[in-house]
Amino acid sequence: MAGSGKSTFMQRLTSSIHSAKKTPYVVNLDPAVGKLPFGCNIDIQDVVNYKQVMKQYGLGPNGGIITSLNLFTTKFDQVLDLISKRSKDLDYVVFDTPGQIEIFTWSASGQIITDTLASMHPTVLAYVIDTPRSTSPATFVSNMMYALSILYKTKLPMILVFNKCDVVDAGFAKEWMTDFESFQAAVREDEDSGYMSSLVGSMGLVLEEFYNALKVVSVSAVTGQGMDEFFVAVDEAVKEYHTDYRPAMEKKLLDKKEALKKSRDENLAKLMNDMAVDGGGKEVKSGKKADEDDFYADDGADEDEELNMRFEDRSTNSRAEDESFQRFIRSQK
Ligand SMILES: Nc1nc2c(ncn2[C@@H]2O[C@H](COP(=O)(O)OP(=O)(O)OP(=O)(O)O)[C@@H](O)[C@H]2O)c(=O)[nH]1
Repeated sequence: MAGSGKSTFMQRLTSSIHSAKKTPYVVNLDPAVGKLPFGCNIDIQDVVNYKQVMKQYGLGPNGGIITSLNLFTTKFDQVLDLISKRSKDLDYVVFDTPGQIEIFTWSASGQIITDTLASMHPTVLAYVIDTPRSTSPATFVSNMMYALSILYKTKLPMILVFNKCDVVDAGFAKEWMTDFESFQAAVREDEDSGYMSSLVGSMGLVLEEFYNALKVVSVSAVTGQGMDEFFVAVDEAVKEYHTDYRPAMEKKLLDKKEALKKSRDENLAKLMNDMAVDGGGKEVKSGKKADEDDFYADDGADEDEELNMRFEDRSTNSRAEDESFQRFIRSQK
């Protein structure tokens, strides 16, 4: 959500990593952020000029962000090279995404970036929530649905970061996520939900299973409260990446490879069948085996010697081609 404290959290995150005498590497992927409140190793703003992109392509703010991200993604292999080169000295690589998170999660470039990262390194998502602005059940459920859509899209381990807990403690949220009755009671009491209360209540029920897949921490990006808890959650999420995400991704790749091989074999078999490579004559469309004469000669043509010779030539050439093609197909099997 806008103003939930993402930039402040990034600032807190990098300073906490430094305080623990560890080394972060920070990448900013928000082309429209302007001046960053935290130190940054790679900044998309150094590569693409968001305002210029908007002007040049006649785009609005969101189109400008997508196009800037697309342009940056074409250089993303260089970012990965830099990270790989430094990986021995690094403990964490932290990416800040555009504030309009849907632009990132639902754009092709956002998916390329997350998929590529997740195929190379343990990758964990932190979803920052504005706790004081989520105390109404309807806003809370909307926020959870949003997080769910990101989880569904990326299928990566996710940590829900309830920020601003110096203002409002996130205890209520944790309770709603673990005790359905308490959430239902809050929905009944909430006047804002109005006629939507039964939908909000049902949503709470649907989301129960989703909550089990999440790690929840409450932090204050301003005071630093809860950051230790956050790093414990990151370690757990990294384990989850190795036990769940990685094997699932490898299985998916294997399945894809096998499906490709199966379809190639089927096509090859079909082709072999069509060509009747089992040693007999050629298969004609009607399904009956035929001599070459069936293809190249017809009753009337028998009388035309010249034409017959031409057909014979074609027939011999064609057989030689077929044999050579069959040899090629066998060598491919
Ligand atoms: N009290 C309190 N205020 C916070 C906390 N985190 C952020 N804020 C304040 O919330 C406001 C928004 O913080 P940002 O870090 O700019 O939020 P953002 O999500 O990056 O904002 P956008 O990029 O505009 O979407 C600022 O006034 C911050 O000082 C927190 O933990 N506690």
